[in-house]
Amino acid sequence: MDDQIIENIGCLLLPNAGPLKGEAMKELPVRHQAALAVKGEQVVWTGSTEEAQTRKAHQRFNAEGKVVSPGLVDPHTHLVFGGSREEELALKQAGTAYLDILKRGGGILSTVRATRQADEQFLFEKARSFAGRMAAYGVTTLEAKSGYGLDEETELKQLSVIDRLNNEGLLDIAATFLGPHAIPPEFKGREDVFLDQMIDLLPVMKGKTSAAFTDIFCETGVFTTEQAARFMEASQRHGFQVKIHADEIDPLGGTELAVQYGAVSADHLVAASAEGIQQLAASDTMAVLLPGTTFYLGKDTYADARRMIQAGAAVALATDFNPGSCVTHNLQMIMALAALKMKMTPEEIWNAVTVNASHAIGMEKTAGRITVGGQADLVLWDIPNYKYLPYHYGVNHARAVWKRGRLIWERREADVFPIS
Ligand SMILES: N=CN[C@@H](CCC(=O)O)C(=O)O
Ligand SMILES: [Zn+2]
Repeated sequence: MDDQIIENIGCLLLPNAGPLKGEAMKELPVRHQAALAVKGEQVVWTGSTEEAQTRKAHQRFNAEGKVVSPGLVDPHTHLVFGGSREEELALKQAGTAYLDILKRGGGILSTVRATRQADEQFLFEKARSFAGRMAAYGVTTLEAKSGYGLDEETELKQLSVIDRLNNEGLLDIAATFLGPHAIPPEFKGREDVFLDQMIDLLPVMKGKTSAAFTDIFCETGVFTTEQAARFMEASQRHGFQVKIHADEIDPLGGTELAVQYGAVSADHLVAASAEGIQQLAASDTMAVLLPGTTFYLGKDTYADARRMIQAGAAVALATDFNPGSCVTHNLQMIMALAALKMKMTPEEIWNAVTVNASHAIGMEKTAGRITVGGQADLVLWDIPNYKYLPYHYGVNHARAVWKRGRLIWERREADVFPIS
């Protein structure tokens, strides 16, 4: 006897095993008139709606001909932070650049002050509320970074919040230590001393948190490629896999560096060089693109997803949810931006927020695909076909979300106005 059967699925999305590189991103296997069965935390069967009639289950869920996908994976977020930065919007409107706000002690540093002041329970409740909203938008697995502490106590506080949230089990969360996210004002002119301190924290983070990844913001006025290389090398020596905020604003060569160090992902890549993209394509490093950030910063040039895919690279998409450069937890909005601004196809986009996103955070064994025996992380979408999602943008199309077989969010019946 199954616990649950979801039947009358118009289109069941069954991404191939990844990482999907280049041309392989264009393939998105689907099954029409499908059904699936869940027992405990696992998918135990997939087949046709007709075949499902012969199976018995405690509960049956009628998908009414709509779309079911794997739970979405958001592989780059800054989920845990104190305060908010709505005051900076006026500065941005007046033309002040993101890095100039940071140079004046605002931006990331403003969030650092608020996060240092906040107590852990407050941060936990705030992050949990954001995580819940992400789940309501179809996300069942995500990555979350520290990086608003820049000191031992606060970085540990953020990572402790991430670990507690992960242990609560609503969502699976991969933790990343992003100590070198900005230079604290007291270290101005002594950037290498600060970096050394962050390197000294690596064994502490390894011992006291579940962080499997480190990350660094390699950018003009923040950390140079030489400093990023030093941090990545030290991180690997302490058993971390590395990630990098690379070539977001200026083309410093962070993409090439990511490849050189075998980074699990290189993120942003708006200013990646043609050579960097070629190297990426020949590597195992996932390109994590964040079009919501480009949109929010009001830039015209987006990461060149077309060139990356054509070259043969593997691409994933993420929100970059943070209080300054992309203030949204809505991964569906990012899927729309990927279509509208980066010309990614619907098939590429779905692969980028499921199977490829899971590879970007080392969660490919449990997340990003629907397989018999695999974890039952599922989303029922109130859309007539999968191409519809990036087309109708800015709204929540999720109707029901399951994590490990448990229904964790469902749209109230009164909220559902069918669109087809
Ligand atoms: N670019 C660096 N870090 C974040 C922004 C963090 C912030 O502005 O608070 C990003 O990925 O966009
Ligand atoms: Zn980021």
